[in-house]
Amino acid sequence: MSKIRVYQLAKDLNLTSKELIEKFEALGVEVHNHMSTLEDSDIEVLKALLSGAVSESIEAEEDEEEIEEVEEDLFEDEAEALYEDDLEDEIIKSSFADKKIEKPKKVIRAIEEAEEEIEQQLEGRGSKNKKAKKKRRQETNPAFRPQEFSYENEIVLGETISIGELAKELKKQPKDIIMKLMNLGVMATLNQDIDFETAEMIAIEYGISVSKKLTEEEIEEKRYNFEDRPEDLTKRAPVVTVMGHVDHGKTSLLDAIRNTSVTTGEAGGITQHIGASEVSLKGEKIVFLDTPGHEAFTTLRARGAKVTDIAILVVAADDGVMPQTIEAIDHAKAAGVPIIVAVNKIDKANANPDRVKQELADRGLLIEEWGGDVISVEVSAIKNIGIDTLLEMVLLVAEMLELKANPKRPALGTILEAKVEKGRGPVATVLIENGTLRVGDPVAAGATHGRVRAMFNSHGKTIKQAGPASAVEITGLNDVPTAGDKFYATEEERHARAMAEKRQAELRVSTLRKTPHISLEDLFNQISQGQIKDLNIIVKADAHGSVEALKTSLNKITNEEVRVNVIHANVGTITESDILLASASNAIIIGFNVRPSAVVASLAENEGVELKTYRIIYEAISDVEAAMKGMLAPIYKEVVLGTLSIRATFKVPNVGTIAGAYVTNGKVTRNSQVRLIRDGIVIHEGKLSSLKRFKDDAKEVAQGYECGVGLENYNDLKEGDEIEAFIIEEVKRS
Ligand SMILES: Nc1nc2c(ncn2[C@@H]2O[C@H](COP(=O)(O)OP(=O)(O)OP(=O)(O)O)[C@@H](O)[C@H]2O)c(=O)[nH]1
Repeated sequence: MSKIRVYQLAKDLNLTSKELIEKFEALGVEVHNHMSTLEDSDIEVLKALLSGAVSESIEAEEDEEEIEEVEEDLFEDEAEALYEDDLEDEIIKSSFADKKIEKPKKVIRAIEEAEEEIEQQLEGRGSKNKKAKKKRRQETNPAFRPQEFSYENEIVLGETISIGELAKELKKQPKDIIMKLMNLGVMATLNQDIDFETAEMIAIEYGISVSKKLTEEEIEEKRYNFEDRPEDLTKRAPVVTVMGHVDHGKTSLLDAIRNTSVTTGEAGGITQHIGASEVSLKGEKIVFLDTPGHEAFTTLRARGAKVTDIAILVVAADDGVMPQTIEAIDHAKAAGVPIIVAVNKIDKANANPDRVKQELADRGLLIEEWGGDVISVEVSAIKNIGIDTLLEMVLLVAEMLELKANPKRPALGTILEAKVEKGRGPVATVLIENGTLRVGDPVAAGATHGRVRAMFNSHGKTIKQAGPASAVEITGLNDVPTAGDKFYATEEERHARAMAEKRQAELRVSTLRKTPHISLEDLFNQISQGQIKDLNIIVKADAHGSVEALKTSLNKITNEEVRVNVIHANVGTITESDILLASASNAIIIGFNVRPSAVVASLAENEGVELKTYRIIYEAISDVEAAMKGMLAPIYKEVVLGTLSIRATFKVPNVGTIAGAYVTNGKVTRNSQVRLIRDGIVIHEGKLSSLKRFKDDAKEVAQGYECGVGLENYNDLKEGDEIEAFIIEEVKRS
């Protein structure tokens, strides 16, 4: 075997000896100095590296198809270690495979050493600490780049602070702060605690910005829930839901779509039900949520998860627009999700696609042929007609939506399904909406947490990583999360645990105190605080005429601050789907001559949805109008202001009887209402017509003073009578 020395090779490669030695060292090949001799195999490795083959193979590793299978029971660190094994294997394989040479001995030794080191760590015998481990992961996993959290302002104050401390923080004299507080109507001493909001007001008075100290959990959430920088964003696949009336072919269409993808050979294997499927058309991916129907879609939305980008509305060409077609349209519209119409069953003899289009137009869904912008495709799920065109249209709409995500951040998404499986523990389907999820990542899902032990794609294939817009099944959570729960991958396990614990605490509170949605009673409040600009209403009535009458009249109600939107109106009783839509869209439900079942009523209560039923259309409309003005039939209570005793009476021409009275307790005001009491019996109730002190009109006369009073339309006043003055006050509705 011919021997070549380091300096000779360096010259050939146009490198300095030092540079070459460094490169060999990086490969794990020991080279003492420029005179050292080199093995042929080492030289081959180096040449491969320099020609770019190795770095290419690192990228190839990113391709999930190329990654070898992982044992399911891998534990966190094992998974991590294995990940690295594969990386090294890949480097070696692709460097040598085509060249048909064996792995160089020294490289093998270096790998073995690395393996030993990892094993030692696993057994707890290694000396490497956690920091080293974290560093290693950061090097191998570019997704671990959570945003570093920092406060916006230099001065950070807690929930409460004493005046003395605040003075120190703001570098002001305590007495000045006490003065400023007095101006704000707050009397406080040096050691007294004030809340953050008050402290902030004082700081603002001095022109100083302060931040509120966040809890550790709040900081964690901020670190993982940050906005992406535009330059980090890349195109992502659309997520699609199929909706439509019962038996119009939603399930058949989903099956047809999945089969198309399999037969084109782009994906293989048996489709496993994980709650979502991924299909590809011309190399472009589309994610379909497996549970068809607008209820599933709105259930997720009611839990705060907006996962669908596009809705496919299936309408059977032999049946036309039906009640659930209308519901589906309204649910998609309420969510602001674009609709693509799939006119299905066109293979049927009695298919009438034109009628479908006409009926859709009548419902305000204008397809392109009708001058609108909604795409419609004629398909047959059974005969496999038009499926590719439908998918192309999905990609087209997706392109217009410019869907983007950042694959470099830690994954975040939504739980679509979750269950416990024997031998596997909690198994959850996650829709990764952003970022990249890897085996071994610590994760939080709602109130649960853990580490991704194993991950599968929708074809049931083991994968090690998944990017944005992927539906994957994972194991490794400590418990079963709920569909709709938010999902986060974190840098460290303690971050995930903190997030889950925060969610647990929130759940404990929310089971005690449900956060209600909008109600008529609370409407004016929310309008006044600028919290609401649209009042969403769902109308359900016994007859088509009533639906239309209510819808038209309600849609007309608008004032400067708020506009009424009837987001869904249909004939029939109030259903669970209506409650979910109301919950997801912060709407109230108005029922006319319909009553909800007990189940629906209790769902409404659980979801905090207001459900009002009427038997007179006018009442429904005037209630909404009144609520918007904050004048919803208020509850009043009487407040007694004071009592007067009549000492003398005078007859004044053209005015009537005037009494000279003495305020025995409390007071009387000009706008008081009065009750005339003689011998303990109320003989008259009415308003004051005049209240005077001497000759002058008085606004109010207090206890211990005399005054002249006249009663409106009442003259039977006698010496010794008592007058009770009161006002009617509105009781704040809870
Ligand atoms: N001729 C014909 N029949 C179809 C087509 N698509 C679906 N069907 C039939 O219509 C019926 C209902 O189809 P499904 O796919 O179950 O409809 P669905 O909307 O999922 O029904 P639900 O899940 O009950 O809401 C089945 O008998 C299908 O075989 C089609 O394109 N042509």
